[in-house]
Amino acid sequence: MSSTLSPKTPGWLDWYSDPSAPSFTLPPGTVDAHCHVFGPQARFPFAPERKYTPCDASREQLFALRDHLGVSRNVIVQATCHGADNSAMVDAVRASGGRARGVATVRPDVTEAELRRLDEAGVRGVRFNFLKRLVDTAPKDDLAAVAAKIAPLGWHVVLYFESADLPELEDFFASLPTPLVIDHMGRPDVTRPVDGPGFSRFLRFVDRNDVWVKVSCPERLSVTGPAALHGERHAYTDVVPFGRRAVEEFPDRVLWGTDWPHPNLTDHMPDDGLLVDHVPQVAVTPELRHKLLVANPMRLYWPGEGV
Ligand SMILES: O=C(O)c1cc(C(=O)O)oc(=O)c1
Repeated sequence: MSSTLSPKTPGWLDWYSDPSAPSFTLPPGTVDAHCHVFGPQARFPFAPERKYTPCDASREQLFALRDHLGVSRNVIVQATCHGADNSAMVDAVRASGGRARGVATVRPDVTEAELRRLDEAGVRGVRFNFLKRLVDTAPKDDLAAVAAKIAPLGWHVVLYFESADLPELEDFFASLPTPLVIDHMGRPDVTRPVDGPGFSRFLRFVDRNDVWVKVSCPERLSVTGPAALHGERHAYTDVVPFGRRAVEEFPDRVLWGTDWPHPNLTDHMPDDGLLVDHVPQVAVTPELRHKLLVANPMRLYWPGEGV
C-alpha cells in the first residue's frame, strides 16, 4: 500500500509535534473555528487536482491537539488538497461526537441528497477559494449556483481570497444569498498601516455586508514575527493591530481558529501552544475573548445550544 502513496511537496513543513502548554487559559467552551484534517492519505487519498501534497494530519491528531490546548469544539474546513471529496473532513466531524462542525467544498452539480447527507453529518457551510496558488479557477457562475443550492439549508459561505483581489470580488460577494465568513482577516498586507486604504476597504466591506471575520493565521500574515517558537509568547506583533482592530470594530462577528495543521507554511511551523498566547493580544478583555472564542462561533455553528 505505502508504495502507492504520493511523497510530500518538497520543503513541506510538518505540524509541530510537541506543542507547549499555552500560558493563556482559553475560556470553557472555546471553539477552534478554522482547522483541517489531511488524510491520512492511505485511507483518504488526496485529490488529483491538488496543488500540494501534505503530511498526514488525522482526526485523532486534531482531537489530541484540541484537548491539549483546552479547546472544546472544532470547525473543520475542507482543505484544497482534498478537492471536492469531503470524506476525510466528514469522517472527522462524525467521529467528534457533536464536538465538530464542517465546511465543505462542493461542485455546482451537487445533488440535494448529497447536501442533506452533509448537513446531517454536521456540515454548515461551503468554502469558496480564490487563491491562484490553491485552485485552478473559481468561476463566479458556478459559485453562485452552489450558493443558491445551500442557502435553503441555512448554511454560509466561507471566502478565502487575497486582499488585493477584494475590489474585483466584493460586488460578487455582496450578491451571494447566504451569510459570509472571511478567512484569515482577508489576508491584509501587514506592512501597510492598519488605518490605510487596504484594510479600511476590507473593514467597510465587512460593515456593510454583515460579514463574519476569522481573526486567524498571524503566522501566515506576519512579515517580521517573531515566530511562535522557543517560548515566544508575544509572537507576530506586526499582525496584532489588525486583529485587534477587527475584534474591536466587530466584536459580535469575529471568530478565532488555529489553522492547524498550517498548510503551505515555508518559513517556520509555529508551536500551537504559543499561538494560543496570541489571542489575549488581539482580544484584550474577558468580554471580547468570550465573544471571539465562545459566543460568536456557537451562534454560527451550534445555534440553539446557547452559552
Ligand atoms: O494559505 C494556505 O495555503 C491555506 C491553504 C488551505 C487549503 O489548502 O485549504 O487552507 C487555508 O486555510 C490556508
